[in-house]
Amino acid sequence: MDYKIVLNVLSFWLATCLGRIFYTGYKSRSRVRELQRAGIPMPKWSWWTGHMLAVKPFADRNPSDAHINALASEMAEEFGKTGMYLLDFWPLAPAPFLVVSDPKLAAQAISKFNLPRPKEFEETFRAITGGPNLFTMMEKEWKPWRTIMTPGFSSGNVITHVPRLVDSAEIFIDKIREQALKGEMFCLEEFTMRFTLEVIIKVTLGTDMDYQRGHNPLASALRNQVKWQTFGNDLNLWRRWNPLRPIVQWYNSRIMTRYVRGELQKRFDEAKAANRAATDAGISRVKSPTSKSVIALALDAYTSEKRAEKLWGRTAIDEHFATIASYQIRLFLFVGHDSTSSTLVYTLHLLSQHPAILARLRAEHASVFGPDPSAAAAQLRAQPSLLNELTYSLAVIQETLRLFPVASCMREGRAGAVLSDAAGASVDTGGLFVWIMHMATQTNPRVWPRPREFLPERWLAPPGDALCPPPDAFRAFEHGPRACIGQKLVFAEIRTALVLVARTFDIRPAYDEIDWLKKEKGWLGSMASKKEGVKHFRGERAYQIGRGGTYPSEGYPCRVTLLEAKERPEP
Ligand code: HEM
Repeated sequence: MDYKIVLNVLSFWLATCLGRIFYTGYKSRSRVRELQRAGIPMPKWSWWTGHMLAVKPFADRNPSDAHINALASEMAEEFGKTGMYLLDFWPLAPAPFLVVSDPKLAAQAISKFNLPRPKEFEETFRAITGGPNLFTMMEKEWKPWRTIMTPGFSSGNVITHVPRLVDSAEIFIDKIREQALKGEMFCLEEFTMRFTLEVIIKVTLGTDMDYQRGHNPLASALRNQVKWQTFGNDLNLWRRWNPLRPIVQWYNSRIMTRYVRGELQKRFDEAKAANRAATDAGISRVKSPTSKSVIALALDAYTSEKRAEKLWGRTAIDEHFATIASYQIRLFLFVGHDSTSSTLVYTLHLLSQHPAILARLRAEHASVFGPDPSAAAAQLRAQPSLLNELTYSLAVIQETLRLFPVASCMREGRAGAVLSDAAGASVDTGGLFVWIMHMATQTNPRVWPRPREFLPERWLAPPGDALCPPPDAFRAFEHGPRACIGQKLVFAEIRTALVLVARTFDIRPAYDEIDWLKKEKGWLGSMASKKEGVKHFRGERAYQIGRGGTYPSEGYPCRVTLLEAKERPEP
């Protein structure tokens, strides 16, 4: 009897689940059918497989490990002529994607309708951040936290960090010099990752963990966590549902929480001591003393909002603040290192491929810091605002981010939020994800002159000049209230690194060598030769890979030589 009841309950549960799956599938596919009938561009579509098979020809003629953004951008060239096209990957994705490659449509989604990020991001980011954070919070919860965190990333505060950035950049060039002296091929990405992670830990937590020179548990746990992460776009189902993931990620998360909470408590104690000293001296000062770390400034903002007297009476930091702040810090450590690392690698790569641009960049450095590159670090420490004089270097970084954007932007559509393209077609975004494809938008031939060329001078062209970037077309940091909070830091950090690196080394990619080695040695050889011919994306061997963020293929194998003094440009 009991057995029958259990069986009935189970059957009912199974039928309900299946019914739900079929219903959502039917709803999703009906919506695509409706849009197809309305003439919205899309690849060949089927009721049963959606667009899953339509991706295959693009996957076949591009590297198998190319980032999905690269494939979607290639498809945009063929299907997105009006600035948008549709992709349906149900059941791998819960709703169809409206892929956008036109700046005007992107501006409608972001600036006009301010569409929210998908709710699904909360789940995706939880293992890395621990809980709700600036990236995943919805408007009401997000606003006060963005206000609290903004001062730490302002231009004024970023410039105060420049001496610390120089310290880290000096270690970075020492590490590269060691490689240059060994004369061996090495992967640059490991070095840029360590550099940018050390920097973001300093800027966010106000502590130097010396990660470029040794092991650090917080940094290692974070990097391991990212390695194990699935970002919902894994076609490999074993990766997607790996049963070991929860255990590994739980362990890493514990380590990160312990470290971040410990640092938070230290900053609280410092601020409290400063407050006590100020009160004893009869000064009404509650702000933290000298530290300008993101978290110290956030504590300042929070305590002044919450009537500080109450908080300073406590021995431990306010639990609610500490919990959410630790999620925010973990987010900053994550998004603040790999994106900057990737951009630094691509900046150095593009310079290596364009000797005239490299020469002009070196000449700019020589004119601002004088002929001796080894003197630049001290000058920058003493006068951080010199960075602002490096306008050509900034243009080089912007142009790199145009060609190799590290992200794309996903938004949840809303009924009534209608995007209209230049050809007069309109799509109500309700029930769709709007996927603004940065690579496609930033190399859209209908918008950009000479779209695939590396031309930093376009960033110095005055309005009205044919080369001047069109409005809304550069979206590397996105626009609107949810735009990247860290962009000032990115520009300061990469310019600092360039000042120290560009006149010290010549860096050349070594993909030929690594491909040859793979072919010649071991079983990898047969795989490598099978893939021959699809090791380039848009003619580039250093194409972007990855599942969440974008990374240079193979970690960017390279060789570095030290520049002789006589080869350096005169100021
Ligand atoms: C080259 C480096 C970087 C690039 C290209 C980049 C790009 C972006 C983009 C495109 C977004 C918006 C995504 C969307 O709307 O869906 C974003 C958001 C964000 N970025 Fe960055 N980012 C970079 C570095 C950083 C750094 C160094 C930080 C510092 C911690 C940072 C923190 C954030 C945060 C917190 C958000 C969410 C903002 C909000 O919703 O309030 N990013 N970033």
